[in-house]
Amino acid sequence: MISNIFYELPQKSWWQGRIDGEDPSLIRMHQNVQIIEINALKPSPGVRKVIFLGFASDEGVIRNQGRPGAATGPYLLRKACSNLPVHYSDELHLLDTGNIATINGRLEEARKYLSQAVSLIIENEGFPILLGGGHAIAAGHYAGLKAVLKDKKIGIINFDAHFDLRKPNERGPNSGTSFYEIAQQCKEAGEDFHYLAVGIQRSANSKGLFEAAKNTGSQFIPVEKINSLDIASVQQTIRDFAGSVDALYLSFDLDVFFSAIAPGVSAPSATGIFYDGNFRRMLEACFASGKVVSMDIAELNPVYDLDNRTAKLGAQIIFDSLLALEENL
Ligand SMILES: N=CN[C@@H](CCC(=O)O)C(=O)O
Ligand SMILES: [Mn+2]
Ligand SMILES: [Mn+2]
Repeated sequence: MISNIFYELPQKSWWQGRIDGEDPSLIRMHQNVQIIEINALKPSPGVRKVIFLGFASDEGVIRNQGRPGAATGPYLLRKACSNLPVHYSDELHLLDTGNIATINGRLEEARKYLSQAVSLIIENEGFPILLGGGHAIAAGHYAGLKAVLKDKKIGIINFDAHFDLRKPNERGPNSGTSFYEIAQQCKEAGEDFHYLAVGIQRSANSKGLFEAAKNTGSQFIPVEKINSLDIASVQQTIRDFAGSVDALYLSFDLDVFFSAIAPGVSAPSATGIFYDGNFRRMLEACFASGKVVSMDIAELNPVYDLDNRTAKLGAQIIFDSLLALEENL
């Protein structure tokens, strides 16, 4: 049961947009998303429930010396999704279960409730789409998956300019520590750490972080490889990684994209990947495995966004993921 100051009930007002009619051929996502309190979730045989949950927090970004603003990301992502036309079939049911927020900088507690909420979604056979919020979301997200999928090998594919393999410091965990924390938990449990970072930039990670990647057995695909003509080998790396695990958790840090198309992030990059055919091929390679169990969109910072283009990019990832999910059900 999640009922405390960290939990914000979902609001119909978060899902508003253009109305062309009520006919199924005319509807948009805001007409199709059901609002439900997280504790009221139940399994519903015969349908695939896709469940939105926000993480309204930029505390990890602040602790990581980043620019504040990501706490309002979940609201802007919903707004950007609202007008998307419904192309998925009625086999997919979309539900919004509200937000977990950090209150007075209490990130550790917020992440604990986030992981409980993710566990509830998985126990009720839902597919979580978490809406960030800073990338501290990932450690909470993973903990919630692991609590339910105990014996499964969970692989993480993180689309990110950064490794996020920093050690927590005296201020605790932050937006750059999630995957280090997960690696440590795997080590303590005597399990392998399955982590593939996609879109890594040499200019955005210190030598020490490349060392941390090596020491934790992480794999990575550099940005140059994705922007080259060799996307087939990138797809193969993703397929091989997916083949080595039982379940996949996809994390999309929007700073993986070139800042001209994604200005609204906590740490923008001078270079990066594009939302082009190569990105779609990577997405397809993930979903074609049939193993994707969960995803999140992280690091949207609406304060720095222009024309909501970064929020719309996040919404586009959700749109394409829903179609890919349905194709591979
Ligand atoms: N979420 C991660 N953020 C990056 C920030 C890098 C920067 O501020 O330049 C990191 O920790 O590496
Ligand atoms: Mn990043
Ligand atoms: Mn990140």
